[in-house]
Formats: sequence, C-alpha cells, structure tokens
Amino acid sequence: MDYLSYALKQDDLDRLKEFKKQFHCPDGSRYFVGNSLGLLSESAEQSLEEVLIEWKDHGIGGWLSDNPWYYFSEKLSEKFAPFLGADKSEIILTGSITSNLHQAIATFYQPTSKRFKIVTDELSFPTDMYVLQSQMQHHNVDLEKGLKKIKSHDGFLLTEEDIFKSIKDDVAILFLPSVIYTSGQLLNIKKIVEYAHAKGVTVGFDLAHSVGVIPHQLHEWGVDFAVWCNYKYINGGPGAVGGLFIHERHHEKEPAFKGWFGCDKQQQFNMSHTFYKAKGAGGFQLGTPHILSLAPLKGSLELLEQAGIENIRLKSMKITDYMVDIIKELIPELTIVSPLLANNRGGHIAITHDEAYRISKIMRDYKVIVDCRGNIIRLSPHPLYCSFREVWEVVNLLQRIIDEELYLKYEKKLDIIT
Ligand SMILES: Cc1ncc(COP(=O)(O)O)c(C=O)c1O
Ligand SMILES: Nc1ccccc1C(=O)C[C@H](N)C(=O)O
Repeated sequence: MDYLSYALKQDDLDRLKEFKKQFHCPDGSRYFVGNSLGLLSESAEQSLEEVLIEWKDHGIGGWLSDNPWYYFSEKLSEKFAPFLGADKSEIILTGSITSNLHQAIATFYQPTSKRFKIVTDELSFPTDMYVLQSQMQHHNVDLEKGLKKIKSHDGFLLTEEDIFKSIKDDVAILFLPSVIYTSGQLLNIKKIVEYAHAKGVTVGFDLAHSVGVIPHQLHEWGVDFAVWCNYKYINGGPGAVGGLFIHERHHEKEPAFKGWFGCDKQQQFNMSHTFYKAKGAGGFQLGTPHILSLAPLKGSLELLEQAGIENIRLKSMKITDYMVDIIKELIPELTIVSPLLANNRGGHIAITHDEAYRISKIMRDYKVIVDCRGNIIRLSPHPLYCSFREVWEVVNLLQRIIDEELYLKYEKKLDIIT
C-alpha cells in the first residue's frame, strides 16, 4: 500500500478522529506545534466562559459559589491525578514549571558537606538550569563543583549508562526531563528512580513534554517530585497554570516557601500568623490561584478523560512511526535525531538541517506550523487534532522545500520566537 492510502486507512480507523472537530485550528493550518502551545478546544472555551459568567454574576461570591474557586485547584488536581498515576493528594495545579521547580528544589535540596551535588543533563531546558543554578548559589555552593551536567555524545540523546554513572554518593538530587524538549527522547523514569534511590538520591522530573501524551505512574515509580506545564499537550492555553507532584512519603515536609493558599482551608481565614499546612501537595501552594488561567483546564481535562491517555499514547506512537517511515522514504538525506523506536520517544519528531530555521519559516507560509530550536525542526502531531493525512502532506511539503531549496529566498535573520 502506498503512503497516502495507508494514511487514509489509518484516519478511517482512528478512534480519536472525532476530537479534531472540537479544536479551533488557526486559519485552516496544519498545526504541528502542540508540544509548544496546544490548541483551544470548544470544551476549554466553554469552561473559561463559565468562570467569566460566575465572576459577572457573583463577584467575590464566586469563591464559594456552585463551582467554588476556593477549591478549584484541588478539584482539578483530582481530575488530573489519574493521568499521572498519582493519588489526588500528591498533585496540585499551581504556578509554572519555573516557580514550582524553585519550590521543589528549595524544599528538597539541603546540601551537606558529603552530599551537595545536583545532577542534571546538558540538554535541559534553560529555565530548569537557571533554577538549579540560582538555588545552589543561594546555598553558596560552587557551581563548578556542585552542578553536574550529564553529557550527550551526539548533542541530542542521553544514554542510561551515562545517567547511572553520574549517580554517586555525593549527589543530593537528580533532576531530569521525562522527554528531552529537542530530540524528543523519552527517559525510563522507573528505572532511573530505582537506581537513584538505591544510592540515596532524591529524584525529580520535568514532565513538560510527556504530560498529556504519555501515561505516567509517578506514585508507583516512587518519583520524589515532578513539575509540568499545561499549555502543551493538555491544551490548557497560553500560560495555563502548571503542576507540582510531591510523593506521599514527603507530605510531612515543610515547604521552603510558604504562602496563605498553602494553608489548610479550614484555617486559612483565621488570619493567624502561624502556618497550618494543608495536607499533601496542596500545602506547597503560594498565593491566590490564577482562576482565569485554570478555567480552560476544566474543559481540556474533560476531553482528555473522554479520549483516554492510553489511546492518546497509542495514536501518538503510531502517527510518529508513520512520520519517521515517510521521512526516511521521501527525504533520506535528512537526519532524524529522535529515537527511532516509538517506546523511546515522546510525542514529537525532531530532524536536523543546517537551514532548519528558514525551512520552518517557509513551512508556516504554506500554513504548516512547525518550530525550530537551533538546527532542529520539531514536528508534533497532536493525537487529538492531527491526522495521518496531514502528516503525509507535511512531509511532502518538507521534501519539496528541501529539493527545490525554496528556503533560499527567505531571510536568515531569526525572529524573536522561533
Ligand atoms: C522542558 C521545559 N521546561 C520548562 C519550560 C518552561 O517553563 P515555564 O512554564 O515555567 O515557562 C518549557 C517550555 O517552555 C519546557 O519545554
Ligand atoms: N512557553 C512558551 C512561550 C512562548 C513560546 C514558546 C513557549 C514554549 O513553551 C516553548 C517550549 N517549552 C519548547 O519546548 O521549546
């Protein structure tokens, strides 16, 4: 069967195909950047509107109305917990990756003369690195000696052997991404946690590129803490409120940063100057929840529940496999830097090209939205709104752009956001 017929057949069989209708796709484009900012669904639009109406109708009464904002983060966290294999007490929707990671590292990182290192990897997302650096500086730890970055042999992937080798007796915290944001490599969280715990090391993960596209078992795997954002595969909207996971075994820990929304709800309005921590991850919240940036998440989560995270992962593996096959066939000179086995990667495919930037730019002019990081082009077919046929179209366009060097007529000057 040729590649197009295969795509049409897969679209026909696709159990998730009905979800596409739910999403607003800008200007009829083929939208392949759901790993950066997911699309707005009707369901999310509606849940945002509901909160606006509550504000309109009740003013401050909204905090305790039928859908009380006072408990909104906790209610949504309850809905979220199954996607991460967490108990509802272990997660809280709050803050951003950056602020939640500050909270987690400040809480867990208690360097001693024997155990003072933080291990991460040299491919990490910049904000994670800034957090680790600033937290270590706060403890006056010399970054040269204390912050260890696992090296990548090819600039795209990490090996388990290197990760394991980095876990020594002087390491306090190991912090890694679940999926590397450039290459899309998925790390084996369970195995890494097991290994690190055996050496007495606390382990945290940045789940930005796996949440909403891959099932997790954070509780069972024993992950100590994790952070993520909800504007990618979850489709919670630009700057959507993020998330923090704190394993049950750490619930007695005192948050390094305390705020009044981390208080036990019954005590919060006693206005006492003594902090009575809420049970579980909720105790790590800071100030007033950003209700308008939580609101779309209600609708987004309902869609994910209907679709089922296992079905999402199955489609994601299948559609990215298809993308790999067709790239290899049509553009054999391109290097795919993502792992070729679906089990070892997240929801996107990364390819390299010296002209990555200009290629991604011209694709946008053909209404194919992809992005570029350095010499990498990332293509992310979101399982809820991308079809196999679109993958076929996108790769065919890519082939034409490369064969005919159509990018040459574009400026090399980078836009502020690539
Ligand atoms: C892996 C990873 N970490 C962190 C961030 C950003 O963190 P924040 O949501 O705090 O801006 C992103 C994307 O922006 C990311 O891809
Ligand atoms: N938060 C953003 C704001 C503006 C533009 C992009 C982002 C991204 O999320 C980028 C993404 N994290 C990435 O994997 O590169």
